[in-house]
Amino acid sequence: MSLQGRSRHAVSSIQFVSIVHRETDGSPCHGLLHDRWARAQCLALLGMRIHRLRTHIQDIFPSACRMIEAVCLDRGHFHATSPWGSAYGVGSISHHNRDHLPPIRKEMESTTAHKRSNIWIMEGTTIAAAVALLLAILASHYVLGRLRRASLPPGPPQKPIIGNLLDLPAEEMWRKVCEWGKQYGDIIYLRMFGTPFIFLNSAEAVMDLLHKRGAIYSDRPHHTMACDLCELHDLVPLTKYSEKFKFERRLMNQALGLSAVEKWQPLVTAETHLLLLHLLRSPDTFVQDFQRYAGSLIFSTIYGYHVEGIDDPYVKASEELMKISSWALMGGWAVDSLPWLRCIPGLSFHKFAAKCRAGLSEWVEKPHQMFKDLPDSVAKRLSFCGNLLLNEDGKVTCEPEYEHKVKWLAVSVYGPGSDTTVITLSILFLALCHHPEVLQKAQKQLDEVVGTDRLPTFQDRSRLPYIDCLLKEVLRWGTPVPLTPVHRLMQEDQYRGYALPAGSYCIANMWAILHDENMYPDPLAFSPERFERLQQENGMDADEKARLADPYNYAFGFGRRRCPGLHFADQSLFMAFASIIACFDITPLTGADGKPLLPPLEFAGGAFRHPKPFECNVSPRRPGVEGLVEGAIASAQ
Ligand code: HEM
Repeated sequence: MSLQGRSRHAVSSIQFVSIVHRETDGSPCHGLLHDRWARAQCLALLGMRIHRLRTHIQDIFPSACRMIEAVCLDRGHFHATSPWGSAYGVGSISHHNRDHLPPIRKEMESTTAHKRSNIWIMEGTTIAAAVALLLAILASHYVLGRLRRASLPPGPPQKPIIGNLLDLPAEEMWRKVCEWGKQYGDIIYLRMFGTPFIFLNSAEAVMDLLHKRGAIYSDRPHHTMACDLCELHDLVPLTKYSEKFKFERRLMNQALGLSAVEKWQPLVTAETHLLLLHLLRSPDTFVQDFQRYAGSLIFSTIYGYHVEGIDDPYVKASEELMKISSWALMGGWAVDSLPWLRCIPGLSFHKFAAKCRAGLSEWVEKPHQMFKDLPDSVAKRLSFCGNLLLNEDGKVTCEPEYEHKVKWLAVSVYGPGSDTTVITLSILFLALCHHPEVLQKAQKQLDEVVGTDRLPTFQDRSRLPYIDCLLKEVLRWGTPVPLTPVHRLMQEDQYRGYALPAGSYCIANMWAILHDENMYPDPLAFSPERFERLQQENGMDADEKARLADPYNYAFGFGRRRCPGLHFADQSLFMAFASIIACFDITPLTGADGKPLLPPLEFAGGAFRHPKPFECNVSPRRPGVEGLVEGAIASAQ
């Protein structure tokens, strides 16, 4: 028999004794009023102050207490265990000889009046004890919360409820995160409403977590707006880390891997020659020329479809899908934080989502159908979709489910692939305006290796190391993608003594890594020579140093979410850089005073870091350039 679970009256002095000594069927037993036992039971039932209870019992039943203790001890029924530590014990209760009951009852009856007068004292004590218990629970909650917070990584102070919501700027967020890095270290903890955010500012932390522990750091958050309402859940950057993701990643590696993209070199070369032609014809609108080039490059490699201009309906549709999907992702929709809002009709996001759903056939179905309708050709077969969908006869005969996946993979690469290309080329122009010595050095190497009567090819690459250094420096200094999209942590993790909560939104700050002065001395300076020096270094750890400092390790993201278009970007950017520099001088405009008007080194952006609009001169280096370009285009047709 145990007292646990009995009515709260069990602790008032009267019932305490009577209950203790009666079984539910009325048969007598005796409980132990041994002080240790009493303490333990009272604590269990009420959290009562033990010494006060004991005082009561002794006050009310002095003889009973003595007697019961004596009985117990005489009979040897008491034993103590210590589940709550050594101070307290739980007494066993055993049925006992009825003979012992009368004296107890007599004692009880003789003290009834006294007992009653003490009930209210005990009730008061009960309430006090309950309050004390509640306070103890709250205090322990608070202490545990503080302990938990103490083991979280450090970060800026949080406001109640919204956390750090107001601390993060919409523009150039990476700079703010770098500032925090100086104050708090390379792992920074923030909270936005209930969501924990972890920013990683060093290569070491990013490699240790996102790369080495990729199995738990590769998920993406669920966006109610983008995924459920706009029905964009099949876009690759939104896909949760799952079997579906792994399967799709294998397909992308197959169709965008090094051996696949090498086959596209003639296509990339042809598209680059068209870019040169457009730069010759419309040098003032070079950003638009880059946009046409990037769009056409993606379409010709993904579908085998050649784009004439930026007005192409498929390019326009893809641009619209890109715009709307980034809005759905970044729009800060309340429904993303409060998913139940979707059940309330008439809210403005429903209109946006309906527009998005209505556009899907235009943005996703039509390009796919266009691909299927294209006549059979080498370009079609070599394309991303051709690689994944066409059989030997050039027909699509796969399962509809598989075809659906490839259709969405194809539309998924347009956004990440085209914008990054446009931005990287714009950064090149901005940097060259400020560094004519870099342009001259690159042109000198190109002239020596390629000469002046032909255009660069992929076969020249191994003899153009300075172009590779320039490409690395543009990716480092310009950092086209300064922050990775969120890598959602799937389970709680421990790192450097910190507890990283499950569900944390982890974001790598590539801008911080690529401007880390330990790895890149004088990090704000634009200097391709830093990579030249690393290439030329000898010594034991020279290769390792060059490998660690290679911006390709960082600029394209990390772990299982690393950019699948890396090889494609590397190839197309190399060809564009080499061809443009071989053919053009890129210089600042000249002011009325004859001095150069250097474009400001200003960048903007949320997800991407793009130079603010600027002007510069893009002029052919020598008279024969136009003929060279036109000749190359004609010979490819
Ligand atoms: C300068 C060029 C490029 C840069 C700097 C770049 C950078 C990145 C970065 C940082 C990520 C996020 C990785 C992460 O979450 O850790 C990413 C994702 C992605 N990139 Fe690129 N990228 C470039 C070009 C391309 C190209 C040309 C393509 C396609 C042909 C492409 C397709 C993608 C796709 C589909 C994703 C989403 C991957 C996923 O969520 O699983 N990117 N890229």
